[in-house]
Amino acid sequence: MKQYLDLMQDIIDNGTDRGDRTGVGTRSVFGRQMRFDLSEGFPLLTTKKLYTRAIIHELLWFLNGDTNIKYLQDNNVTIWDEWATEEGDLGPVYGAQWRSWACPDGSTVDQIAELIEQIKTKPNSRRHIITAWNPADLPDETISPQANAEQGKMALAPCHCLFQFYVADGKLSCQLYQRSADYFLGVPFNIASYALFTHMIAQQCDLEVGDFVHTFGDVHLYHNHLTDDIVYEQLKRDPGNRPTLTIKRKPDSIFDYKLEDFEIEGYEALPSIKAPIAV
Ligand SMILES: Nc1nc(=O)c2c([nH]1)NC[C@@H]1CN(c3ccc(C(=O)N[C@@H](CCC(=O)O)C(=O)O)cc3)CN21
Ligand SMILES: O=c1ccn([C@H]2C[C@H](O)[C@@H](COP(=O)(O)O)O2)c(=O)[nH]1
Repeated sequence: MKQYLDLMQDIIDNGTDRGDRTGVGTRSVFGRQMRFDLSEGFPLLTTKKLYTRAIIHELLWFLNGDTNIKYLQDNNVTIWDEWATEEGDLGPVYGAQWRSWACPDGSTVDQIAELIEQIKTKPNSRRHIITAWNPADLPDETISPQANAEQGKMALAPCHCLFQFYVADGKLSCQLYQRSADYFLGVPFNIASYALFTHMIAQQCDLEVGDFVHTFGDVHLYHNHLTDDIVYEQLKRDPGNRPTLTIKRKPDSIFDYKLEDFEIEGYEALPSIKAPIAV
């Protein structure tokens, strides 16, 4: 994952210091891209240990169409706690947009089910797209995430907001457009999550995995991560070998995967690095 460290250095060297919604402040650059050939191993950061259980549960939770953190909390995953209401609601975030995008006539679109069907029946299509960016449901930035959720809006605007699949030579590739990226905390999760999702869809469609292309809008390092024991500690570390992902059975559909179906082997990571999250 040398690419990950190279972009981190790029942000430090070429970024602009600016304010942001959270009040923490960031150094950021605009418009960057990384590419991971998924046949060369699973792109899990080795220069700090990642909590893969949280990444897998979060993806399964999105795929269930769930937008309440109860499922995550029941599985000891706390990454969405800061944004939820007391009842655990986040409003119509990813799960709702992916599985039940609301249409003007009152019906809903299951973008994931349609995607799988289209990849299977029309692999050459240039329309294999999922979008979470639904302007009707975006939050009002002047009120809190919880107040937005209570009013039926998203607690947080989607960061990984649009992705597209491409089939060629029996291989499935995925490109994500991430409009806003917390490079130290969020991005390692986002890379692993989309790589995992690409493996699952490839399995369901009887394809091999191709590339994961990660395209960024505003990619930033929060100022409180630019310290000797966080970002600069990570930059001192040497990347190790990529682990491998095995999916132990083929579930009946994209909606039937369980945590136990995934095995990550050969993950030898350096110790985790704790960092504060900007809310
Ligand atoms: N500022 C910010 N960055 C994000 O990455 C982010 C948000 N907000 N809001 C919504 C979600 C929540 N995500 C998160 C939230 C927390 C961690 C985090 O704290 N990760 C730690 C430990 C995780 C754990 O052990 O529970 C890490 O070291 O990776 C990661 C992603 C990604 N998103
Ligand atoms: O999957 C995610 C979700 C969120 N983020 C980061 C990107 C930003 O630092 C914040 C969101 O703040 P906005 O003001 O809405 O851009 O969360 C991420 O990196 N990955």
